[in-house]
Amino acid sequence: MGARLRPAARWGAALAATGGAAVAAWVWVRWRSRAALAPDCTVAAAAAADQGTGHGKQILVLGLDGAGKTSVLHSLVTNHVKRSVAPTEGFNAICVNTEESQMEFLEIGGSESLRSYWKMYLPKVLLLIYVVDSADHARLPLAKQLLHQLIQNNSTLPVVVLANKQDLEGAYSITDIHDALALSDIGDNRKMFLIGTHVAEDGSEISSNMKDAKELIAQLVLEAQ
Ligand SMILES: Nc1nc2c(ncn2[C@@H]2O[C@H](COP(=O)(O)OP(=O)(O)OP(=O)(O)O)[C@@H](O)[C@H]2O)c(=O)[nH]1
Ligand SMILES: [Mg+2]
Repeated sequence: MGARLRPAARWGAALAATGGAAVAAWVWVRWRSRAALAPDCTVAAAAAADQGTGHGKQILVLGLDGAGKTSVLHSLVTNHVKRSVAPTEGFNAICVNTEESQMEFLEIGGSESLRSYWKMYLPKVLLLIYVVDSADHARLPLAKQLLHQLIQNNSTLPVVVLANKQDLEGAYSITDIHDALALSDIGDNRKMFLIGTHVAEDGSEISSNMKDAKELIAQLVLEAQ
């Protein structure tokens, strides 16, 4: 484990996992509180997903089935936690209007049959959000392998790893997730962040870590445009 790690709180503090200018460049930017779902954009993003023709502003949300992609995405967009009740059968496209821009989140389901589509969308996106289930110890090696394969030919794509389900008893700490995913090997030229998240059950406001993730994503998208 590199010396760059800070001690992580139980819920997982925001963690810059790579060194260099990329980390230093992270500036705090606040999303407009009225960031809202844009239904017409949802349709456009879904169509773009179908045709493989994004506007170049898409944020790809990937990770194994059950990691919590849909739940996290919904929470990021609405500012209220809500756990998903069904697996994503294909794509899940959501647009968010912020003060500075419109962002298109595109989740592709994580089941085995859908994973072959992941790499098709990678060249068109600004940012990859990779969600892992921090308590799914058995499948972390697979999550690592898929992440490394995905980005091996793209040395500059920014990556935000969300170590989700930090609420579960057996959840790995942020430090352990960093090691299990071998994030130190992902490349020095990219911006790479690891943040611990959880989606509560009760419909309450999102946690401070989720807010951090949201602001970071907005900033990375701005920088990438
Ligand atoms: N305890 C706990 N459960 C969560 C959390 N996030 C999601 N879940 C639950 O985990 C399960 C899977 O969540 P989803 O959001 O559907 O996962 P996904 O990654 O979108 O899965 P696919 O669409 O199948 O690829 C659901 O039962 C959620 O309620 C979390 O932070 N903590
Ligand atoms: Mg899903």
